[in-house]
Amino acid sequence: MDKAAGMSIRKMWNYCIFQSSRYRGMKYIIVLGALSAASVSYINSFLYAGILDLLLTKQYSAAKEQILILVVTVMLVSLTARACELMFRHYTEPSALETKKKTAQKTFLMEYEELEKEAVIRAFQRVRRGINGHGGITQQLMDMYHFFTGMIQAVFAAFFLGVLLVQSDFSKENKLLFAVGTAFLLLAFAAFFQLGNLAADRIGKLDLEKNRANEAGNSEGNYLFGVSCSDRYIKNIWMYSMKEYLVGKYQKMTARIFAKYINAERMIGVYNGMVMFALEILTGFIYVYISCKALAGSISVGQVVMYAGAIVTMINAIRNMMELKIRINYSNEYLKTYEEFLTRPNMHYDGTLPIEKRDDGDYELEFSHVSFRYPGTEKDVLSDVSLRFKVREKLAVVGRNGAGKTTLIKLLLRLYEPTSGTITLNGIDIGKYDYQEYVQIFAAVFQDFRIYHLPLDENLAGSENVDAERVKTVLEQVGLRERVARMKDGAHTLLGHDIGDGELLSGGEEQKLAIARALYKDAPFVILDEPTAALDPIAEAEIYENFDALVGKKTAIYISHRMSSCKFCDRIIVLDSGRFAEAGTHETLMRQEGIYYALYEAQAKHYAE
Ligand SMILES: Nc1ncnc2c1ncn2[C@@H]1O[C@H](COP(=O)(O)OP(=O)(O)OP(=O)(O)O)[C@@H](O)[C@H]1O
Repeated sequence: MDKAAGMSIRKMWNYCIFQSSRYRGMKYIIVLGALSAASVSYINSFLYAGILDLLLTKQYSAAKEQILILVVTVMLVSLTARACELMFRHYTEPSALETKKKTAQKTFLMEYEELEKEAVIRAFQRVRRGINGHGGITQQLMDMYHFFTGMIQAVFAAFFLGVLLVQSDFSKENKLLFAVGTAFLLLAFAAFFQLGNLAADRIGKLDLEKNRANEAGNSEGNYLFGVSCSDRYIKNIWMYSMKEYLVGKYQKMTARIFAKYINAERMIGVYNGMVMFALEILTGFIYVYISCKALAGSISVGQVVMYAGAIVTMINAIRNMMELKIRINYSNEYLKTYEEFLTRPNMHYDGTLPIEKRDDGDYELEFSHVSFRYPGTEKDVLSDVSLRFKVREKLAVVGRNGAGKTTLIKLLLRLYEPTSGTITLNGIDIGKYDYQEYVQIFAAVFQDFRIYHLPLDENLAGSENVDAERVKTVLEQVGLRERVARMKDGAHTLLGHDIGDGELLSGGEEQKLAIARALYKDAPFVILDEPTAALDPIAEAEIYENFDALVGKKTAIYISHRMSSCKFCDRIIVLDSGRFAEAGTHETLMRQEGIYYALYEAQAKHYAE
């Protein structure tokens, strides 16, 4: 086997076998299973040869004994092989689950900015494909198991052929002939392995090319397929008659990939054919060699049968190993990404300080000369922003699209680090706090909030431990109590269709639920980024009217394009192209007739008209 294949197998071993400490004993199962599976046919050939020789020399009672030994040995070894394979198969499923679990856990440890990068999104897709694709981890592990068996079978075959070569009981006349024949056989073996190596190398490279082409196609293909089959897109596709467009795109993509793919496949076929042809020639030569040895009386009839059996086993083992090696290399391409993914840096700016627990919610946050630009971009999204969040204040942040409002929140929640300047909590840089503790003081309703297709109450609690009373209170506060009471399992009703026949909520109901989730958390800071965009005017008015009651004594940061809804806030700040432009109450800002005034008037005039 070439070096690359050896590496691949070793990596596969590392990725899959030793992932879970609970399964460390599995390596002994693999070795025992592979040894017994590989040896069974040789044991059969070996003992059968002896029996044949005994029968030919009419030693019937010895032959009977040998037959008994053959039956018992083959049965025991076969049973061992089967038991080991079953035990290994039993292990593959938990190993696949372990891989998924580690991948999911890793995403929780990485920096948020990493998760938004195209390269990471791509890596994540490849990891998912590696875990699920090509028969999944389960099949990949079985391939590896059978590859080990093949390797041991090949080693046994080499041993048998070695014995065949050194068995010599020749007369003087044919000694030279057999010496030449043996040398030729050894040369033929060396040439075959050279050719096999070369072909395996080429096939490996072609396979890689094929995988890359496949991968690019898979990303596009999966996306187009996902869009075409998703209930979230189908309305738009029908409405804008996009069926032909999407199918056409899919066809073009498959034609492009297929052209690359088929070329590589053709060449792989040529190399495989060459190796198989060489193998057939070599096999034929070994048969001739065995026959000559038999004719020269150097080996018995039984041994002819034994060697012939060994050759058949060897040919099958080599064929299987070649096929498995190609499949393993294919899987490894993805598993390599999995390893790279797991070794990606974790959040590097996590501090260790605990957050002081305060019943009075007296936490003070301050931005001092904060500037920020997204990684890999040229322009600051926030420039020199200084801002203090006063305790229990209701603060509105307004500004045009792209002004940097959401980015401000992302920095506050430590999803990104400021490029310059500092953000402090009670005078200490927020980066110094333990992240898990830090996020406990915030409850946020994001602009792109997500409701999980899980039970409603667990959506609110973020856990299976639900406080039923608190669920009731927050549902009442956001006006969802009656709607939930009508659901078949009340607050514990499953939502959505992704994992079962759950209840479907309207966009506005989902948004109310997202607000309820923030209230359930009962954190000292509430952040609401466009929290009422999907609500009907009455529901929206109710939320605003109850805002004080909803938010209570908490500090609230509120982002909205509905200018009238900012009126109830204690202070409004205006961001303009990432800069802190204006600050004040609704009345003072209106008097200034600046950006806020312009935004407000632009919206209000349609109502006035
Ligand atoms: N992950 C990102 N990478 C690069 N640029 C980004 C990223 N996220 C946002 N931006 C850019 O940063 C700018 C500010 O975006 P942000 O979402 O903070 O604006 P916003 O004021 O909340 O806008 P809107 O009112 O439309 O929600 C935009 O120009 C946006 O394109």
